[in-house]
Formats: sequence, structure tokens, C-alpha cells
Amino acid sequence: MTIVRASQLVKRFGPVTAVHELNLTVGEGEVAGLLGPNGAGKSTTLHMLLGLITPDAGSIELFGKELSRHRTEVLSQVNFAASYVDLPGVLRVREVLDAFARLYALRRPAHRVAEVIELFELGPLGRRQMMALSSGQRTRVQLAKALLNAPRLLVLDEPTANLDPDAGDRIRGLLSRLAAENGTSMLITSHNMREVERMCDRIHFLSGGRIVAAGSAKELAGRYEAEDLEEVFLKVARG
Ligand SMILES: Nc1ncnc2c1ncn2[C@@H]1O[C@H](COP(=O)(O)OP(=O)(O)OP(=O)(O)O)[C@@H](O)[C@H]1O
Repeated sequence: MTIVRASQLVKRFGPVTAVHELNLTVGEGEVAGLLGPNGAGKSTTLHMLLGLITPDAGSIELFGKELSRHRTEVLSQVNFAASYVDLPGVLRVREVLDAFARLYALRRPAHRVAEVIELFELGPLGRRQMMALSSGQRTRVQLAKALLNAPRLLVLDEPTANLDPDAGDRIRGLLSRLAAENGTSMLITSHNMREVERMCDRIHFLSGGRIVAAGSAKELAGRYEAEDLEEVFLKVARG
């Protein structure tokens, strides 16, 4: 099943065309990467897929249903984490997760909160206020919140940007397991090429709001006669 189908998406901000006639699909259980230089249109694309901003043209289907017409139904099966989204600083970690569990109207909220706390090893931080956490600890809470509703589609904007190498490695392993075992589809932006190589089945390169290349890391390296994805990135970004 096609989980995400974006067709001919366009988004303009005044004179800037941030996304230009973009086509993108993500399959069931697929981990897709969205790469590109700063300002390429990655976050704008994600925000359209999440219904946070409205495209100027084109259409978005999630789970085979038009987002604009089935918004509540499809978005209840999606979640999102990004390092730039702040959770309420005065709330304690457990309070944040409890609040989102209620917001999502989960059937067994306490049980699910306990599960994500264990998954992200947040037990010792449960009573700490969000504002007292390090940025890496906050990232783990963001990811725990994003998994509360067991989403079929997880959209992650630079998910491991603030994590140390050990924590980043563990989170990457955990996300890959989720995709493999639960069939969770993911769309991830990252500037960490090794992370993308390791996690993503398919990579879409954005430049100036357009997809300029797509394929697996291996296919792209072959096509661009590059040693690795880092070299592909440099070749694509520098035209
Ligand atoms: N709300 C906005 N108002 C005006 N211009 C915007 C807005 N959001 C994004 N843009 C512009 O749209 C373009 C794409 O921005 P976007 O944030 O999608 O890029 P990105 O690929 O996510 O970049 P980065 O890697 O730096 O996060 C940029 O030129 C940016 O300045």
C-alpha cells in the first residue's frame, strides 16, 4: 500500500517558490529520506504532508485518502518529531506524555505512556521539568511523544540532530526496528549522511524545491560515481 502520495506539490512564500511540482511516494514499512541543502524545501514539504500548511497546488494522499478531505481520520495515524518544536517547559516529562496520550484519546493511555517511557529509557527523567532537560534528553521525549499513538507514518525532521553518537546510534536502531517489525513508514530529513545511508530504503534529493534525484544510497552512489552518500550530496548540491 502507498502510505504517502504527493503529486505536483507547489508551495510559495511570496516571491520564493519553496517547493516546485514535487512528486513523492512512501510505501508501507519504507523508511524514506529527504535530503538537500539548507533552504531546499525539506521542512516545507514535511509541513504540507502533516497538514500544517496548505499547498498552493497539487494533492496529498495519506493511506490512499485525500488529506484535505479526510484530515482528522488520516492525521490520527501520523505523528511528527522535530528538534525545533518545543514542548511546554514547565511540565514534567510524564505530564507531557500523559497530556498527549489524552489528546490522542488513546484507549489505554497510562499503559502506552509506560511503554514509550521504557522504550526511550525516560524513567529517571519522568519527574523532571522539560526546561530542565538537555537538548538530547528533550529529543528523546519528542520521539516518545511521537510514538504514543503507534503511528502508521512517522515524520521526523532531523530526529537525531541533538543526540550524542551513542544515543543517536541507539535511537536509529530503535527506529529501524519499528519500521521492520511494525511496518511503520517513515519520512526523515537529516544532514547526517551516515544516518541516512544506514536507515533509509530510498532517498529523495531536493534542490531549489525540486526533486533532482531519487533511489537507494547504493543506486545514487553508482549513478553519481561517488564513494558514498556524502559525495553524492556534494555533487548534487553543487550541481
Ligand atoms: N514561513 C515562511 N515564510 C517565508 N519563507 C519561508 C517560510 N518557510 C520557509 N521559507 C523559505 O522556503 C525555502 C525552503 O525552506 P525550508 O525550511 O523548507 O528548507 P529546508 O530544506 O528545510 O532547510 P534546512 O535544511 O535549512 O532546514 C527557503 O528559501 C525558506 O527561506
